[in-house]
Amino acid sequence: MLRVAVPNKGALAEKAAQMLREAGYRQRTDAKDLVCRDEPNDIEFFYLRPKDIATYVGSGDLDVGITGRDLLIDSGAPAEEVVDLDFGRATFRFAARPEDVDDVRELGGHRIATAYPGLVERHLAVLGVKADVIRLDGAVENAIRLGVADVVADVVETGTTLRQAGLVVFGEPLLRSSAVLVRRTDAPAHPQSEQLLRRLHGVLVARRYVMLAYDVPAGLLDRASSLTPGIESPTVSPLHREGWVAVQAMVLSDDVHRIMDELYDLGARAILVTNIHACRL
Ligand SMILES: Nc1ncnc2c1ncn2[C@@H]1O[C@H](COP(=O)(O)OP(=O)(O)OP(=O)(O)O)[C@@H](O)[C@H]1O
Ligand SMILES: O=P(O)(O)OC[C@H]1O[C@H](OP(=O)(O)OP(=O)(O)O)[C@H](O)[C@@H]1O
Ligand SMILES: [Mg+2]
Repeated sequence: MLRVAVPNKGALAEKAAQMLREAGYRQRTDAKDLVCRDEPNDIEFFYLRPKDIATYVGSGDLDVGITGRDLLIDSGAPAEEVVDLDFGRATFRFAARPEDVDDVRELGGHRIATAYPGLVERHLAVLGVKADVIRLDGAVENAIRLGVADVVADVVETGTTLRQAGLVVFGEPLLRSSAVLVRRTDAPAHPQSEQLLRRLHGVLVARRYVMLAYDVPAGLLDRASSLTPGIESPTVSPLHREGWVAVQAMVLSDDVHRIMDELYDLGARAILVTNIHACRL
């Protein structure tokens, strides 16, 4: 039975569970449950603090897990990213009162408060900066107000928390993070883990693509196909109406309106878009 770590609360929890549900797995119905077995799929989910997930996976106690890229790097655990799950996007940044510090070259000798000391210390080593890293559990923005630190290094999504604390980011982001599936480095192949990966990939594709169908005069098929090449190639079927064909192809949902306009201008008609519920490519 595959053992999978899932965030039990916080920014990643609900979206991780939703993605697993879309991939056809059973998920807990009570937020207080810490384990959920899905017998038909031979898989068991353990709900854990996102910060601990890379540690459980790195030690081999759990086979795979969903956590943030920033938390994976912070842990230093022997685990690796398998796939970017395309949610929980955030940057990890330095911030301070602009009159105190506004450049990474000024970091040396300052006190940096963070809940991600592993990530920050590794980054400072790369920059060749010696600073005092102060380990806190959360609400690190308050450390400056309370005189405990001069700089914070923290997750920034909308920037609202920093703005409300009168802090301003500086330098390039240390990292661009998002939710990722992780497994132990050099983990042996496991059939259920390959299945999980294929299903999650199917969800990612189903979320990014739509199915486009249209009718077009056969003489315009080559030009229409170049607008909708699909993944392998578009499906083309004869129409009862002489000289016309029906075409079906997957297109990126971000592009679909531009493509529909171009197909219409070319002479295609009955252009229909449908959502993809699930897929295996
Ligand atoms: N707006 C956000 N705030 C915090 N974390 C976010 C946000 N958006 C995405 N994330 C990601 O979520 C993960 C952190 O999750 P979470 O906030 O649940 O953990 P935590 O801060 O360690 O836990 P807690 O705040 O409950 O003590 C990180 O990977 C982070 O990059
Ligand atoms: O840029 P924003 O959209 O404001 O989001 C980022 C903030 O949210 C997180 O805090 P969280 O709510 O997880 O509390 P914590 O500091 O206790 O972890 C993070 O640590 C930042 O403080
Ligand atoms: Mg948090």
